[in-house]
Amino acid sequence: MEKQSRLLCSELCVQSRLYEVTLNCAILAWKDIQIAKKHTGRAIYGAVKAGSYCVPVCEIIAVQEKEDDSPCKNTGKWQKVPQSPADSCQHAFTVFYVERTRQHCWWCNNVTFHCSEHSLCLLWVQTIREQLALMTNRPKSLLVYINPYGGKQRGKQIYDHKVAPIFSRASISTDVIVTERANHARDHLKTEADLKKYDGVVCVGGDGMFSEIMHGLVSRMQQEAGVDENSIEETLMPCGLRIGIIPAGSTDCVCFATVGSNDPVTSALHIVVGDSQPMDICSVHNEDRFLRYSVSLLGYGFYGDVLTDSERKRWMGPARYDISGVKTFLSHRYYEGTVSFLPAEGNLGTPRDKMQCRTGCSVCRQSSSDKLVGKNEDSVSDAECQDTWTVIRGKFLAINAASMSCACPRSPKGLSPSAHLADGTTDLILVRKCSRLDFLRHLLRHTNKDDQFDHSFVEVYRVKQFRFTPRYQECDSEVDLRDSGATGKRFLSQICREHRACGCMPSQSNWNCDGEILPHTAIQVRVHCQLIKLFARGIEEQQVFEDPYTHCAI
Ligand SMILES: CCCCCCCCCCCCC/C=C/[C@@H](O)[C@H](COP(=O)(O)O)NC(=O)CCCCCCCCCCCCCCC
Ligand SMILES: Nc1ncnc2c1ncn2[C@@H]1O[C@H](COP(=O)(O)OP(=O)(O)O)[C@@H](O)[C@H]1O
Ligand SMILES: [Ca+2]
Repeated sequence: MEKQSRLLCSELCVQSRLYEVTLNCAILAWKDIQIAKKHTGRAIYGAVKAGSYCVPVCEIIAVQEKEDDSPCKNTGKWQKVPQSPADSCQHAFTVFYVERTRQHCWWCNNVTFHCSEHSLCLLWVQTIREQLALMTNRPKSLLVYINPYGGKQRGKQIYDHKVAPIFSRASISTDVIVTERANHARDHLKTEADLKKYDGVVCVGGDGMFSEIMHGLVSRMQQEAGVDENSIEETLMPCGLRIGIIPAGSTDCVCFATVGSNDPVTSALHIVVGDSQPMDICSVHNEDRFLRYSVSLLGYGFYGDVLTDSERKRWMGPARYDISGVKTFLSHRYYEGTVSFLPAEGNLGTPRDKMQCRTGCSVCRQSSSDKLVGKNEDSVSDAECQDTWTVIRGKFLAINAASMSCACPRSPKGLSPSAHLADGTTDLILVRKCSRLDFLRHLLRHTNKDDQFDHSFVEVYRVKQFRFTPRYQECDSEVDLRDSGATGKRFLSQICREHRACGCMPSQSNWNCDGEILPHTAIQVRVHCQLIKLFARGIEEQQVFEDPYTHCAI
């Protein structure tokens, strides 16, 4: 702290005690003068900073002059001859700042400093505001979309009571749209919204709502840049506007995996301080048709069936996933097909390396610099990399691609605990046909510390692209390849249909794409490195030791 030059240093009162308050461009600190004097020359192990507090300037939310409610004035003490320094402090200002609580949650704390001179009070307010104004990464104007029907249908309430007061405290202006139908936000962003007016877009809802916002922004960006989304070979244009997520949904996995909690106040504070977390996006195609983008889970088999069943139970709220989960588990269906993938190369780690993606992740940083020099652009044509594709055929209970950990309250470490938010890869998890008991063991490991990949029937690969073809589609394409004519094709398709009808062969599942059901089962997927940015910083490492007095890591 000594290295930073001081901007201000004054003796001010906090709750009738005198503090030495200092401000430099990085830190606001206040030290109880009496305690400091008492401890001079004595080394008190573990409490060297007793009575000292500090807040990084980048975590100050706002500063406000406080008028006419000084404790001295309220008690009438101002009429007497001042007995202590505190008695003469009639002017005050309040600093609102981020304080960390448990489990990566933040809340907005405040401290009020009293001064004897109004001019001194103004000087402090003005200087702190000048420092805040230097933080150009902070948003000033936001476009907010609220899904009133997400999760427990509390989106509007959460926004009005917990988030709007924080934005207004931080002088952020907002335009708020409460959606009236599914895809309202997506369509508005894609075609109508005047995006130049805003520094970011905020979505209040669950993963489905986030997906709408992301689709609206990404598609708008491609339209404006003349990029054809239907071509899987195209390099997509990254989005400039950051997205903030206020969790008010059923799974809230994107929020949980990028912030570390599903607490609306924490998310609002990450938006206010202007955090930025780049994130990968998968494009999903069927032949030459663009279907959707995915940021978290693309799941066929188990998670596809859970979602399909749960859509009929939307009225149950978040519990629908548990009910459908048990039902799907008991039905124990497996699906046949072929998965082909292009493995990730370079220093991108492996899904089992226990190198979890955390704030400032070195793997993601490396991918970012590789992206800048065009090193990880994998727009390789099929012909060029034909022999590097790995092909796996089999019977699967689940095929999951996790582009991020997919940590959520149901599974705090997620589907792939070591997946990275912004490394340009997705972790492809193949769960082959196994007994119910083994599958249950595998599922249970998502909720405890055991390794869910440590089973003979589970394989996991870090990939940049993959394809899936279900068995029945293979029948059709084999016929095409053999060019056996329309009669042969009809004959084989009929066999497939008949087998499906008599139940002797399992039918097809659906793809769960971030909580939406895809209309096709044969898909091609490609990861696009760091295509969007969120108002988040990834999950912070837990502080090893937090000073109980300053609440700063020492
Ligand atoms: C035995 C306990 C097993 C617990 C296994 C939990 C694994 C959970 C991994 C969740 C990954 C979530 C990835 C994110 C998906 C979301 O995009 C997406 C949409 O979210 P939104 O509604 O907020 O818009 N959400 C989902 O697709 C929901 C997936 C939730 C799956 C829950 C599965 C519960 C399984 C329970 C099995 C119980 C077996 C018990 C046998 C006696
Ligand atoms: N006003 C609305 N009416 C109905 N559906 C909506 C509305 N706004 C958004 N949606 C849709 O609701 C779905 C679920 O939203 P989400 O916020 O993700 O909640 P949940 O996590 O409970 O699924 C999304 O697919 C979204 O497109
Ligand atoms: Ca990734």
